[in-house]
Amino acid sequence: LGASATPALTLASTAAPLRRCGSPPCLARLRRSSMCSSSSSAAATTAAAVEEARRGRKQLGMDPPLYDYLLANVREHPVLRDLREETASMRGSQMQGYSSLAVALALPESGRLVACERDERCLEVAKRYYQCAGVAHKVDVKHALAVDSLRSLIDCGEASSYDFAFVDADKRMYEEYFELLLKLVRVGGLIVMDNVLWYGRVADPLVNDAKTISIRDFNKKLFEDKRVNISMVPIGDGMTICRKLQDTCTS
Ligand SMILES: C[S@@+](CC[C@H](N)C(=O)[O-])C[C@H]1O[C@@H](n2cnc3c(N)ncnc32)[C@H](O)[C@@H]1O
Repeated sequence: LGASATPALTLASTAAPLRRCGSPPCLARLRRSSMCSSSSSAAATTAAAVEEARRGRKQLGMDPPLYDYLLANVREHPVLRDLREETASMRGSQMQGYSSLAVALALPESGRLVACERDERCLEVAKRYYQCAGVAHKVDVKHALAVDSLRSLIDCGEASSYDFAFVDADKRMYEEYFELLLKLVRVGGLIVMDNVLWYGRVADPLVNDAKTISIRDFNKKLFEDKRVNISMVPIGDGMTICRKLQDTCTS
């Protein structure tokens, strides 16, 4: 949903266990008229652009009727909807988007989210929407290469202090992200890796570019990794959910 307008890698921690906020206070303030969209971008969100983005849903394995059904049957926060509609006309909007805002909205007030992104333009949009949704105080934005941000969190003594991580960044770095995240996430916490089926390329022996090989190798190693339980969600481009089973900092 939406464009790559929110960060690539998100790490969430909560003082209490992760739970859904009953009724975000911003809901009452928000109107359908899109307070967050700049006037020029609001104008750019034409029906044609939305239709274009809808056609892009095929990359997620969804034809337009199924995508419409999905939109009609999910409870989508109005700010998430605004973000999706604003970014529908942007380059890259066929990618599933807006993940860090969705996590920030789901966190309780005591929760904290670390959002890692290298692209300033994506961050500009993301930060505007964190503000609009009233969740900016929960989000610690790291504008850098994700691997450097993760290493610095470990160096700052934050090992085993996160409940959840979602990875949707450079595919060639998946193994490295995963090892760093295993240190940062507590035992019982979740690490979710996106795009693990890579549009089917992982299963095509004729495709051997660097990204495909990296994801293939990552999937193979994960299959044998006893430090986590794994479940593959084969929807769209595939997503693997890993639950950390043991402390990795001492082993
Ligand atoms: C597929 S998009 C992420 C979309 C995101 N999950 C969302 O919901 O909006 C990939 C993003 O990863 C960022 N990215 C790629 N490699 C990165 C890296 N090494 N460090 C930080 N960000 C990176 C890109 O700038 C891009 O915004």
